[in-house]
Amino acid sequence: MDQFLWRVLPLLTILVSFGVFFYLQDSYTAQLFPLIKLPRDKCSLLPHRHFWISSKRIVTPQGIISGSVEINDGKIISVVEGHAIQGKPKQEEVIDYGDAVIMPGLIDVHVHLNEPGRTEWEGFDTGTRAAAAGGVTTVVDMPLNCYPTTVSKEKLKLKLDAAEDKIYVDVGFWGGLIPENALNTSILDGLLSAGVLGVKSFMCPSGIDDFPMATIDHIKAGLSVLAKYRRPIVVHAEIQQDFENHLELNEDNLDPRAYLTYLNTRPPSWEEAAIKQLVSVTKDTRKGGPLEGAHVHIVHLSDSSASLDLIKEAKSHGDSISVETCPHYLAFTSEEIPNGDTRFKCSPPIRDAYNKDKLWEAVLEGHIDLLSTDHSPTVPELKLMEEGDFLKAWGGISSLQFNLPVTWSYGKKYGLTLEQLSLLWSKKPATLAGLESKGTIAVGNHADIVVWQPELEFDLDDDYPVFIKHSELSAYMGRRLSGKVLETFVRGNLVFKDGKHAPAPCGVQILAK
Ligand SMILES: NC(=O)NC(NC(N)=O)C(=O)[O-]
Ligand SMILES: [Zn+2]
Ligand SMILES: [Zn+2]
Repeated sequence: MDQFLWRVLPLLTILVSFGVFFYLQDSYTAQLFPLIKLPRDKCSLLPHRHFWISSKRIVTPQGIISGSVEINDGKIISVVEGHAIQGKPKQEEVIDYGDAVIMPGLIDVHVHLNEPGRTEWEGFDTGTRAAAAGGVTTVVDMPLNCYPTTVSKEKLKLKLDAAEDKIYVDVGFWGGLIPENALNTSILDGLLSAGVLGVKSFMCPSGIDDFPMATIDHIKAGLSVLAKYRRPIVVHAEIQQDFENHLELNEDNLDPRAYLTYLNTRPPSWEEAAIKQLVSVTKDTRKGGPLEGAHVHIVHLSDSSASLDLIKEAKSHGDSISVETCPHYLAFTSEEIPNGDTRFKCSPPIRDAYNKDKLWEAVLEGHIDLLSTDHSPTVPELKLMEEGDFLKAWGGISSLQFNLPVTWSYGKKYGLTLEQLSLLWSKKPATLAGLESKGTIAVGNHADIVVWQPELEFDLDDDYPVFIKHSELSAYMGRRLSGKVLETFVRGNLVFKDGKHAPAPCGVQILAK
């Protein structure tokens, strides 16, 4: 008997200490999140479903107010100006943010999450954590550079399966319009019926083998299907032109480490040529036209001259057309991109300072409808950071987490206001993607909210928590920015606070009906 006891005693000790450990753990987490045992409450860093947030600066469609927003079960149920708070909250149910800004969460309609197939470039987990940390409450995923690309309902299903239980913010999906499905309406119909929010096309090579470029005839064919669904096509508008017109061959522009060499390979005339073709079909989207109900959205406009003029003219005739640009075209200029720094390579390319000033003018005057990141990361090996070869490196900029501070830091010098910021990053993107319950702080809408401090400056250095996959590839690293995201709510769940995410990923997949 004695011998038996000596044998089981160590085992018993181990079992008991495990028990004590888990008991302590549980009571510790229970203190932080009293309701953590219910799965729903792992979604939020806050224990309440019904609560109030107040601040001196709440950005609403009616202007900036000092007051409070009441949130219940994921929705905004009242917005009240002044000190009085509707209802009878307990003290701990009211969060007073002082003069930090309460704004609608950002909606980023141009994000390459690359899963399945190229998760090592970026994936649902890392990408949506970065979004949450940046105050982005909804992203719309691009149909490439994942593998396979999202070009049929079967391939969309693979996407949805891959995203399951991994997303920290809400995610919608663009399908891909490629020659194969443009010419086979039933594939396109299947993809749209399965819930993509619209489709995306490239008018030049995309760099991805299973995402071939589309001609204007493919796009036209796609538009007649899209008109039925009243969903948009979003287009990478560049058409390859004859080089000889643009390249003056001399030693300077042949150096592949010089940014100018790359810039010269993709002149504004590429954008202009594509947009010229697009506006020749958007005239049919006017009221009463054969394509009424369809909409053309031009992604990541870089050329603020002739290309923009074409879009403005089409709009003035009532064409259903819109355009976005990205923070990197508004923050950087070709003159300042260092030799060999391929973090700045993207297409269309970042152009000169004059072009940037004109882009800002168009943004502030409302000719550019909205902003998006075009977050398109890859692995460091393909960015060829050591060789610094701009011609061979992967084109795409990683910056999803920094949309808000970057737009604000560079925009305030041009007079950008908080209301404009929220139109460009929330209201207009929601309209494009057909997200009716998102994009503004208004009664009945989803409580998708970012709380941030525009005046707070920070250094984007190695100490700063960055959640995009290969943070060293972000062109913004090393900069000092203004506008720190403090907290992010997705449908009333506090998904990010002080560098920490909610315990569980509770974003939902958004499918069009
Ligand atoms: N295959 C890509 O992700 N391309 C992207 N690349 C950029 N913008 O450089 C894009 O959106 O065109
Ligand atoms: Zn593109
Ligand atoms: Zn893109």
